[in-house]
Amino acid sequence: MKKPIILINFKAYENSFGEKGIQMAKIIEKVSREYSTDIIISVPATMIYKIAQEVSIPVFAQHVDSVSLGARTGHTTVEMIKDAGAKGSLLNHSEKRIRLDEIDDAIKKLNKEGLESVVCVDRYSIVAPIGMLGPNSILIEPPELIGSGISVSKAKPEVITKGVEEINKVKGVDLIAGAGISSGDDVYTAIKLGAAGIGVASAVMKSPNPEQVVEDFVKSAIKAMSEK
Ligand SMILES: O=C[C@H](O)COP(=O)(O)O
Repeated sequence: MKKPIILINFKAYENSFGEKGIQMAKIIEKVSREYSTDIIISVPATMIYKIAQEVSIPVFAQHVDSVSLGARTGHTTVEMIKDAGAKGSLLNHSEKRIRLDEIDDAIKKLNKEGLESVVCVDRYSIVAPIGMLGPNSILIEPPELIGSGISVSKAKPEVITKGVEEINKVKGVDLIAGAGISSGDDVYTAIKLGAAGIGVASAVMKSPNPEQVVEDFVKSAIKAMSEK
C-alpha cells in the first residue's frame, strides 16, 4: 500500500450512501488528486458499485464474508465486492467483529482475487499473530476512543508504539492507527509514533467542511512521512 496510508471509513452515517455518499467520495478524490496521495474509502456494500463508477480512488468494502459462492443467503462474498469495483476490504472492525478463522479465510480469498485487506484489531498484543495471517495492513483502534473525538495519538500513544514493535516482528504488513483522530496534529503524531498512516471516520463524515478536514489530514500525513 502506498504510504502514507489514509483510510476514510464511511461507516453508516446519513451521508455515507446515496447522492451524499457519492459527493463525499468526489470531495475525497479531489484532495487525493491535489496532493497526489492515495486515499482509501471504505463504503457501505450497497455503494461500492456506484462509488467505484464515479471515482478513481481505491474503494474498499467495510466487511466481506469469507464464504465461498453457492447456497449462501444474505452473504456478500469476495467475488461480489470485486465485481462491484472494490479494491479491498476492511475486516473485523470493532463494529463488525468476525472470528479468527473467518479473518484468515477472508484474507486468503481477498489475496487470491487480487484484492487488499485491512484487518482491524483492538489491542497491540494481537498485532503480530494477526499480521502472520498476511493482510496488507492492520488498523489498530482502541474501541473506547472510536467516535469520541479523543485521538489514539494523544490518549493512548503506547497503543501505536507497542503496535509498531509488534508489526515489526512480521514482514510486509503495515500498521495504521485510528480512533478519535480529529486534527492534523493527531495524524502527524500517529505517523511520528511509527504508524504507516491513519484510519478515520467521524471527523470527516460529521464535518460541515469535509474537504478542509481531509486536506488538513493529508498535509499532516505527508509532512510526518517526509520527516521519517
Ligand atoms: O474505521 C474507523 C474508525 O472506527 C475510527 O472512527 P472515528 O474516526 O470516528 O473514531
